Amino acid sequence: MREKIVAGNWKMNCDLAEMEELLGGLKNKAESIPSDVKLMVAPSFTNLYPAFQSTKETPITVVAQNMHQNENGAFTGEVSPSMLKSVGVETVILGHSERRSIFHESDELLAEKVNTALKHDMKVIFCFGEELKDRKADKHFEVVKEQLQNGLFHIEASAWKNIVLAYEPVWAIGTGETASPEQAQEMHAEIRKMIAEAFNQEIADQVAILYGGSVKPANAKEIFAKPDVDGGLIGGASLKADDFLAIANSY
Ligand SMILES: O=C(CO)COP(=O)(O)O
Repeated sequence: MREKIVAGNWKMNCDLAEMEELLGGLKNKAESIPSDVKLMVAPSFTNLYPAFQSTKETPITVVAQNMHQNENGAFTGEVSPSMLKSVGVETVILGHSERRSIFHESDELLAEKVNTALKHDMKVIFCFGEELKDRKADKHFEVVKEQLQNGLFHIEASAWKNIVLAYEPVWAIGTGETASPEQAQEMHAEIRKMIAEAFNQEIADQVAILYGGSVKPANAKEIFAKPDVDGGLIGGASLKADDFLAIANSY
């Protein structure tokens, strides 16, 4: 049985008070979520510690949106894996398309970040996905394969237990345009094939693959119903407790 995960990527939203309010709304009703669905939230760095403290007795897992590839040192403005772990954070999102495009994070850099996270025994939610021009040119499988091969497929087979994948087509992020459930299923099945070829079928069958890009209460059910979709990475709709819970309850 694969893990089912519904994760909220809060991006650069919510000051401390706003986050406490959002978390309050989630904590009140978190018990209503099916027990086999793991609920995760990714607040900003400044909110990680209060979020961790406030969710200790709840089923909510707090994860980071990014981290630096080095352990410590002269890297002004950056946050290391041990800093994350020291405030209770054991999972990190790496390779989000906004990190790739706005902050120029390359596959090579992401490969380093993945190594550092695994070395620290952290879980990684590894994001990737094609741009609209790639899909229009019918290159979406190729682009995704390259992102996976260059950023992730160098890991040891035994490290896959710490990996969750998040397929987020760039053209569907924050645009209101969702990949159809069929498009998500088609890509997720293809990703499993890529993993089976590069590693083995067992790993391919075990890894959770989340879909991200304009998931909302109105479309979550259809997307989550697809056999190779194991949950979602939710942006905008995770900023409202009721919407986020409705998505988590769509399983
Ligand atoms: O980027 C996303 C999650 O990481 C998706 O964002 P939206 O749900 O706002 O499209």
